[in-house]
Amino acid sequence: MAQKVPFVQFNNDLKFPIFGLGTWKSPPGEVTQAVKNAIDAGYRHIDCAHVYGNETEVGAALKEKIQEGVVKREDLYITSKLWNTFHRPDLIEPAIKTTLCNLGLEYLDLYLIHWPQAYKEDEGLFPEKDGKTVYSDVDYVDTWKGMEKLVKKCLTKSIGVSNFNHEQIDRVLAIAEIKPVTNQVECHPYLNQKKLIEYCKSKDIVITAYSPLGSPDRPWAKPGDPQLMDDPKLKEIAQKYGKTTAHILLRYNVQRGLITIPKSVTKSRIEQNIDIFDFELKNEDMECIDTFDCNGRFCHLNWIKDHKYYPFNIEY
Ligand SMILES: NC(=O)C1=CN([C@@H]2O[C@H](COP(=O)(O)OP(=O)(O)OC[C@H]3O[C@@H](n4cnc5c(N)ncnc54)[C@H](OP(=O)(O)O)[C@@H]3O)[C@@H](O)[C@H]2O)C=CC1
Ligand SMILES: CC(=O)C(C)=O
Repeated sequence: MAQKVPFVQFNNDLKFPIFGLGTWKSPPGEVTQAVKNAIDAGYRHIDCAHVYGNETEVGAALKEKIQEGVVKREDLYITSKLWNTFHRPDLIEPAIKTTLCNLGLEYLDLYLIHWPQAYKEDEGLFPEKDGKTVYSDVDYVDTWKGMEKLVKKCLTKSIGVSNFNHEQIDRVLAIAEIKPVTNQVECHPYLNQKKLIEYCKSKDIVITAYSPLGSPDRPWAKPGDPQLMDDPKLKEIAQKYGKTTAHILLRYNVQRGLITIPKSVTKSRIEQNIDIFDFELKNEDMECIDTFDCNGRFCHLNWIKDHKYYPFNIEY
């Protein structure tokens, strides 16, 4: 049976499902079926990005489910993200139009600046020289002004940021006519983002938690790296509740009021992951999980840490 997912309210009064499906690394040949399975299971929020290289295949699933009458467009909440090579103001509208065309949609529900740091334009998605990413010095504050135009043109309902630290959000807020509704960042027990969450809450910005299961399939994972889902302390808590470790990880984020977007292309896991709205973690267990924080960032992109806008060189 399809699960019902609660909504959060954004600072622009629009509502958004607190739970969605991630699509990074979902192979184009598998993502259409994954999104269809997700919609059948009750997912209405799909997290996409141009750089994931699979928006056309995600769009095929949306089209099919709308045509079948399973959902209407207005029941779906689709996020995409502006990639780092398109930060220059004249490239922003063409970028969202490419994404809309790939997804087969007339508007997005949410469009995010994917990262604060820009890369050199016009040389592919990952411009490189001598094995090193080539940067652009476009300031994300100028990019934000371009994002606001997309709302005015009804190309997206809401706009937000991703991977921004609190100083970068402050700079955006200082010039914003339209405030970011969310900051999408990595968040799970090893990196619980307590300070960034408090800061964003004080500005009425909701956190979206990515890699909530520890992103075991990230391309730069090495043998011997910590595996969040294998943590014995989390396994023990899961056993106590008669749930899986994935359930505990996802419930932990949702219970903190964070929008949470696990990725899976496996039908049984897609169904399992959304099944977290019929139990609550006790306060003592939430507090115990809080203590697992160890600044354990899986998606660090530390090979670009010399970029002037690399976000993770300060505490939060
Ligand atoms: N804004 C940004 O910069 C970023 C955004 N994101 C977004 O967040 C989403 C989620 O993060 P992601 O890094 O993909 O990683 P997740 O933490 O969601 O982990 C995904 C992995 O966990 C596996 N998995 C899923 N469910 C279960 C389960 N119940 N039991 C065991 N294994 C499971 C998946 O396998 P399988 O698919 O084989 O089932 C996959 O290998 C991304 O897909 C993307 O949409 C992520 C990183 C950065
Ligand atoms: C997964 C993702 O969104 C990255 C690495 O930018």
